[in-house]
Amino acid sequence: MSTASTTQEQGHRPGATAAGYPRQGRDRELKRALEAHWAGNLDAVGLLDVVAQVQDQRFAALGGAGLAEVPVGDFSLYDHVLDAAVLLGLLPARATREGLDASTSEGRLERLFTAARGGGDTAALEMTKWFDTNYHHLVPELGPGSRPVLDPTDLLEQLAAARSRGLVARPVLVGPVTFLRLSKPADDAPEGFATTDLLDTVLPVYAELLGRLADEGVAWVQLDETALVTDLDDDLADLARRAYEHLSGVTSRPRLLVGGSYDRLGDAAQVLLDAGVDGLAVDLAGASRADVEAVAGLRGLAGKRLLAGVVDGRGVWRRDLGAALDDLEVLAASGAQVDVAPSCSLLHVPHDVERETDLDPEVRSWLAFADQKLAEVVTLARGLAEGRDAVADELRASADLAASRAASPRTRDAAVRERTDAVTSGDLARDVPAAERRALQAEELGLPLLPTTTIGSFPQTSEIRRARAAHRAGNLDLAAYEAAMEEEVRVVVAAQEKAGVDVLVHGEPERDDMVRYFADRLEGFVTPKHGWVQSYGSRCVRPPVVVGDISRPEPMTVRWTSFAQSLTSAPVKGMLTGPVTILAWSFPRDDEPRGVSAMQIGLALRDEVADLEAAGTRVVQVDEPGLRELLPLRAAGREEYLRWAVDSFRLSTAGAASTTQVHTHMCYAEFGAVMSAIDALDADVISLEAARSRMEVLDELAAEGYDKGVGPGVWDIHSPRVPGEDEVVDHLHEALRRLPADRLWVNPDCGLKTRSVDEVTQGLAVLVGAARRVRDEAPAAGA
Ligand SMILES: CN1c2c(nc(N)[nH]c2=O)NC[C@@H]1CNc1ccc(C(=O)N[C@@H](CCC(=O)N[C@@H](CCC(=O)N[C@@H](CCC(=O)O)C(=O)O)C(=O)O)C(=O)O)cc1
Ligand SMILES: N[C@@H](CCS)C(=O)O
Ligand SMILES: [Zn+2]
Repeated sequence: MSTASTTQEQGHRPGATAAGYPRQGRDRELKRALEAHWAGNLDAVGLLDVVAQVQDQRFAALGGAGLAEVPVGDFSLYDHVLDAAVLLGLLPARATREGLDASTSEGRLERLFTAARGGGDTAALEMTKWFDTNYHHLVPELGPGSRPVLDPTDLLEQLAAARSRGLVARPVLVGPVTFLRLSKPADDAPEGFATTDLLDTVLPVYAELLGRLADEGVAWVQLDETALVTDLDDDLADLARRAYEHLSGVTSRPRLLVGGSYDRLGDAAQVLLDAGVDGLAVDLAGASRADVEAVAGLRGLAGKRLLAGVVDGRGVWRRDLGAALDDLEVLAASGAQVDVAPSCSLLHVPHDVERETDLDPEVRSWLAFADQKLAEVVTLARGLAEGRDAVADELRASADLAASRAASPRTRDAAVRERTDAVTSGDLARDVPAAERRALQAEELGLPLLPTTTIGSFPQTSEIRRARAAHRAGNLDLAAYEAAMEEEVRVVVAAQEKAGVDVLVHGEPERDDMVRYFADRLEGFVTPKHGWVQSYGSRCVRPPVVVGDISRPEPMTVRWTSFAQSLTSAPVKGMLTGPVTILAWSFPRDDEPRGVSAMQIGLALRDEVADLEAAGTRVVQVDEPGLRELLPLRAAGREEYLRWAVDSFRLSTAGAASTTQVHTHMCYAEFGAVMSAIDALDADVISLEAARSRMEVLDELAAEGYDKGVGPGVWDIHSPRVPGEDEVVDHLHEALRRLPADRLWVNPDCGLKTRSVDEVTQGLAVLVGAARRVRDEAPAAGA
């Protein structure tokens, strides 16, 4: 039976849609407007004007691509989890100052941004990673007394905006289970309270929302339950069952499409179907035929809607459309009403690869950003609805591109392969164990007890950014640009010497981004010029793309570290970004496992470490803030991931002489799940974010038997507030209760690039002053 006749019999014509689209505007108009608004240079009316323009752009792209249904509710001024808290009336009370009028758009904006960013004495909501992506969401705070109240104002506005353009709109919202799972107990919540205790409290509000949307004539609503894309335990399955039995039972409602992204739904899919949902949205990016058949074989799928995410929504490679159609036909044969979509919101990819005119045309032809992905799902839906002949040209072009990429010499470098194949376990181990290295390094470096250092970056001032922009635009030649950066290094070194810091850094002024800087200097990467994606709020990054095998044509950092070292007799740390983080913050290739690229980067960094040593560097830091981020959502893939993550780090650092002190640094993470891997990295010193968690991370390290140097952050650099010396001394005392003095380092939580010069001057003085005070009392404290 042909696919076309199957679909006709069911009376369903496959269509294309998406769960979300980039939000910042093609030229980051929203980012600029938000930042102008926060700086007091654009009023609420001006901001909302830009918002309307960005909405226009988005609907033009979504509708113009030929989607049968466009998402609404995915667009956000700051973050979609925060928006869900607004929708449910669950913002913390502190976000609403006395007298604020939440019925006006000015009042709503002020409340939203207070929750997101804090202000005055009001603390912002915490921010954390959105699953295993490089997007960060805000964390709602809930307690047993939380009383949700529906506030659909923003959603209904988006719905009206889409409809006014003649588009069929499907609200895409965070589902109740995921919302509660991603929230945290408010500070005053009693011990034992779990946010999921509120399921029965929030479900009536979701039900009310469904009723409201039904009144508006909305046909379908999509609830995103990505929290279910983990190992499904009984509690989680029970939450999903209760939630969707309740919502399916609502009498007046649109039809319910429920799904999750970034991996397979697994057993949760059956739970949802059994609970009575009308459709499933499944992420099939990189799915095997067995994965596809597992979906097709779900009990009760026939007749239900199946949004098949067969185009990778967070990667940047063109899909092999023929192979995708094979999968779609298997799914359609199940009797499900199949529609086609990217596997997740397109929030994670840039807008349009056609703008990348600086990229080699061959490489560009292999890439697909948001707009190209929309075209792919539209083609696939047509192919499924009308048969392959209807899209024969597209299928042929897609097959040709896949073949050209597979055969391209760009993707494979025999010399690199030979080197990685020759790596032995000996290459992954330092010459002598950590305890012996400690003694050798103490002698080499002659540092005081409780040495002070920073994490690497110093303020990226507007002068630095302007100089770089001028250089890129061709208005400042390389020599003048480098001279300006050297001047900055002089200032940074002088500031550290004046403060009395023990291990200095050069400040990283020459780096636009700690990953992109390296990708720009490594073979095997391309760095799209317009490839911005949202990281959090208004902040964006331009992830590099791994195109082929990776190698280092020449030293990448040595000139800067050597220059800084030439200015001082104190040791200057060489600063490198580690292989896992370079990969975590890049778009990986899809024709090789990530571990292959990681080992290649490991070798490139190993050469860099050797060159730094040859130039006289005695301390090298290899940052790995991305280590936790790539940990697979499901336990099954974790062991293999941690093996290559640890091996690639060790490959980059283990060639260092025993006298060379290797540091690593991590932040943004709950370290618990990767503690044993952190130990296995075998770095001599690790600096970790800890200031806000009262040094608890040291307990986790101790539990792992960690016996190397540790610098728990004693200065929360995410806040403009510089801690007082007493506060830092308290942190150090707290640390010394868990760690002997000869293993404790004194440093901030992370780099100083987002802080002002004044804050850094003050902070360094505090850091050094506190370290000196505790040093004087150290024999007692360390005992
Ligand atoms: C630490 N994090 C990082 C992640 N991923 C990375 N690849 N890099 C990271 O550092 N993931 C996890 C976290 C996420 N956190 C952040 C924190 C802060 C930002 C941020 O501030 N981003 C900046 C852009 C930074 C940048 O690339 N700067 C460029 C300038 C680019 C630019 O905007 N140029 C202007 C012209 C310049 C001018 O006139 O001023 C232009 O093109 O229009 C540089 O320094 O050269 C942001 O503004 O959003 C991101 C993630
Ligand atoms: N060396 C980097 C690490 C950030 S995680 C910095 O200091 O900015
Ligand atoms: Zn950091």
